[in-house]
Amino acid sequence: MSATIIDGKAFAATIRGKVGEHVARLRETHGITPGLAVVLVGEDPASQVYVRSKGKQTIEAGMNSYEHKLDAGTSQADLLALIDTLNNDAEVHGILVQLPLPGHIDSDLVINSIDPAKDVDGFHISNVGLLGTGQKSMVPCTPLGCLMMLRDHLGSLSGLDAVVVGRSNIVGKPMAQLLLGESCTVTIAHSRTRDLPDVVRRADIVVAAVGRPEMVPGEWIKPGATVIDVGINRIDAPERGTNEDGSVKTRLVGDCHFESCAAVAGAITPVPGGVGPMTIACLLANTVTACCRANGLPEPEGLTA
Ligand SMILES: Nc1nc(=O)c2c([nH]1)NC[C@@H]1CN(c3ccc(C(=O)N[C@@H](CCC(=O)O)C(=O)O)cc3)C=[N+]21
Ligand SMILES: [Mg+2]
Repeated sequence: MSATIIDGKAFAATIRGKVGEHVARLRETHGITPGLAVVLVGEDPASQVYVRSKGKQTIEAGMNSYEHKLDAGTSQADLLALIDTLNNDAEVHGILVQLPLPGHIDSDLVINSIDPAKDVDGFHISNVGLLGTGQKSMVPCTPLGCLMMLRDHLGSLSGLDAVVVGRSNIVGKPMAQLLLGESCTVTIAHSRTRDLPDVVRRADIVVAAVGRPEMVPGEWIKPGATVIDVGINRIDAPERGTNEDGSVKTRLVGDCHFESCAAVAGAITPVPGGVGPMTIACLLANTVTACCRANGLPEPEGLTA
């Protein structure tokens, strides 16, 4: 293995430290405490884990955390009513509606009902349009975290070839916009892309965000490239034995085959401990940013795109 391991877990702790300092200053000089509301519909166990760790880290940074857990059968009208209440609550500076939502709810409608100024996920059409035209916006947390790690590792990204594998609204598309903003030459590849290995092989920067375990092998990576692995896939790990209930143990893997990619890449993010922790740190950062903007205060330095 030759690649530098980009330690997202440590970097995220640094970001959270900066967030905590800003929060303390806001309280001392303005008597303001940023607040983040997280809305979870249904009982998906993985989502519950993420929501819990978001809430815990929000509190640790000195902010207010408001968790709204609604049962899986909650009507769309009731969810929209809650969002309306949060939009009008001056104590709430950020609103996150955990995705995916149950099938009977129109996710686009729900996301677009969030006040864009409080849309700390950056998924509202206004924020998507602002990002696409290079205007100030709320930037989606996962791509923002990826950008922070890339800048930290590479410095300037100007003129580099970047390939984003995956075209989702939550990662692939906003990631491509951010890389374009850094003056990369950007390609968005996806399931219909012809000669995907050759396309990836051109890249100085590879961002893998497809949600398919270990689909990018080391043979696709240009020697020395920087690899950002956004995938968080839980796969069976029979080699680890079984749980008390007899089910097979599992482990987390990314969208890249770590061992073979790390043998070729210049740098790579691990899974776990890479993009995931940065996503939550950027959620906290966006909440502070939203709070500053809402109060007409200067934005926190080093926490925005
Ligand atoms: N509106 C919305 N915004 C989101 O940002 C959002 C969402 N919905 N729905 C679910 C996904 C998933 N997500 C993760 C964040 C952190 C880790 C994370 O910290 N993962 C750890 C490992 C955690 C573990 O052990 O399971 C790591 O990669 O090291 C994972 C997943 C945010 N999401
Ligand atoms: Mg993610």
